[in-house]
Amino acid sequence: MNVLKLKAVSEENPNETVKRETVDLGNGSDVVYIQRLIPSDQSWKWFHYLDKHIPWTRPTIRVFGKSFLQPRDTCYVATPGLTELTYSGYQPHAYSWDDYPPLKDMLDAVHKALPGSSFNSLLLNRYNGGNDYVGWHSDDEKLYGPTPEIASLTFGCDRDFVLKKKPCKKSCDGSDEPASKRLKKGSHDADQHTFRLRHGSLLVMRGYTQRDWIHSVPKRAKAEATRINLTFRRVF
Ligand SMILES: O=C(O)CCC(=O)C(=O)O
Ligand SMILES: [Fe+2]
Repeated sequence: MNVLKLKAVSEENPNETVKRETVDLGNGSDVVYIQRLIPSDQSWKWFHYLDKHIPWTRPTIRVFGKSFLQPRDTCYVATPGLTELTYSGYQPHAYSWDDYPPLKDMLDAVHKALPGSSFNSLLLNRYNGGNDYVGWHSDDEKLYGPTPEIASLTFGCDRDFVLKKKPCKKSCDGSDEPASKRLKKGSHDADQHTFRLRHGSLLVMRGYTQRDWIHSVPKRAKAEATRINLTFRRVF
């Protein structure tokens, strides 16, 4: 697949770096957002490849003891021999990177943007319009360790990605004020952040983001087009 485009940009403008924003969420959690990591034409090529070739499924999952059809399509890819992933009572089949070679080019592009990273698993999600969504959750499964770096690459329709601070039993800021008292004061703006995830963008959650925050991609009546999202993770 064509990753030459990425190279060409940096060769033409060796001093030009891709713009990245870091949002410090406090207490050792932060998020990095790179709005234009993958050029648009390359992103569309990858979008169409993924849409057509990935063996998408829509599994039944269990949430709070009830069975639901997951409100989006999914697929899982992992290096052989890793601990298996289970979420919401569902254990996806782990496909191999070799089954879908362009995934390795996407992985390379993400590794290049995040020096020192080494992802070995990938969860893919496809949202077929604004009724598809992912509800509030954190990716805090044990197999990712206490401070996972999770890199989220988006193709297709723009959607909002919302991060919200978990209510904590004891104050998260170290004071002894109980959560119930603090919640009565209303939540602060700093407790919620929305990122408009664009075609070709990369969002990275780091540090204690999974321990202290939840995230979602809410339903959006106006989002009609398909969105494909890839979250790269390292299983320890
Ligand atoms: O689609 C997204 O942007 C997020 C997906 C997600 O949170 C997940 O797969 O755990
Ligand atoms: Fe997630």
